[in-house]
Amino acid sequence: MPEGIGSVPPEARRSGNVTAQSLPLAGPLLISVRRFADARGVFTEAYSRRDFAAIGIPDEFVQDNQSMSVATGTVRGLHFQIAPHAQGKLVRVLRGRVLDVAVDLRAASPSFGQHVAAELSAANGLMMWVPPGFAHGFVTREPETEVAYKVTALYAPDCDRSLAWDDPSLGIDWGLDPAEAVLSDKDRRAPRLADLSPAF
Ligand SMILES: Cc1cn([C@H]2C[C@H](O)[C@@H](COP(=O)(O)OP(=O)(O)O[C@H]3O[C@@H](C)C(=O)[C@@H](O)[C@H]3O)O2)c(=O)[nH]c1=O
Repeated sequence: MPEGIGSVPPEARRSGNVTAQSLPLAGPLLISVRRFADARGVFTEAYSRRDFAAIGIPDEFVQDNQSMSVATGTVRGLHFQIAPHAQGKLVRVLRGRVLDVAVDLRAASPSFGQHVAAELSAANGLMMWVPPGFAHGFVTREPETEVAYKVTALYAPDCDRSLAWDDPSLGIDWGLDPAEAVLSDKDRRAPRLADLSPAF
């Protein structure tokens, strides 16, 4: 079930095989897609432009990313790209389990600095829509977890930014002893929210 803060009641939107549930912040969505099971296994439409547009994700996706993290407790994030290459991300898990987190960095947003989080797994099949203007990250809860996500803008290293995953001002409960987090050098050095360049 979704975890998060705030008190906006969840509401569901449906189109075809897709159901989207709002989260406690305006913008991100938790999405499930119908699974067709038979004797051979399972089939799903992982993405359909028609149905995703109908539930509120009109963006065009231009790149598909995939990562595999060996260890449980691997934290990737928090990451975002600034304008003109801000990215929306449609995130799902192909193998294993993560806690997926989106932090609102939209300058004019009443929920600036707040976050939502939800467990995505290969077993539950849930996806998280992380709109442009949000920082995104996840912690793996199983070894060899594979995450796949479609993005709405190409990778632009000059516009790529990180935010400290463990910034206390964000108040994110990663369910992890920080000393045991597996991190990239980039993420270990990431600035806190208060130290981000105001130009982002
Ligand atoms: C994100 C990205 C990285 N790379 C390269 C740069 C680097 O050498 C290597 C690993 O990059 P990173 O360390 O940034 O990978 P990673 O920490 O997995 O970064 C990702 O984290 C998650 C949470 C996100 O939301 C993504 O948008 C992305 O930022 O891959 C690309 O070539 N294209 C890309 O789109």
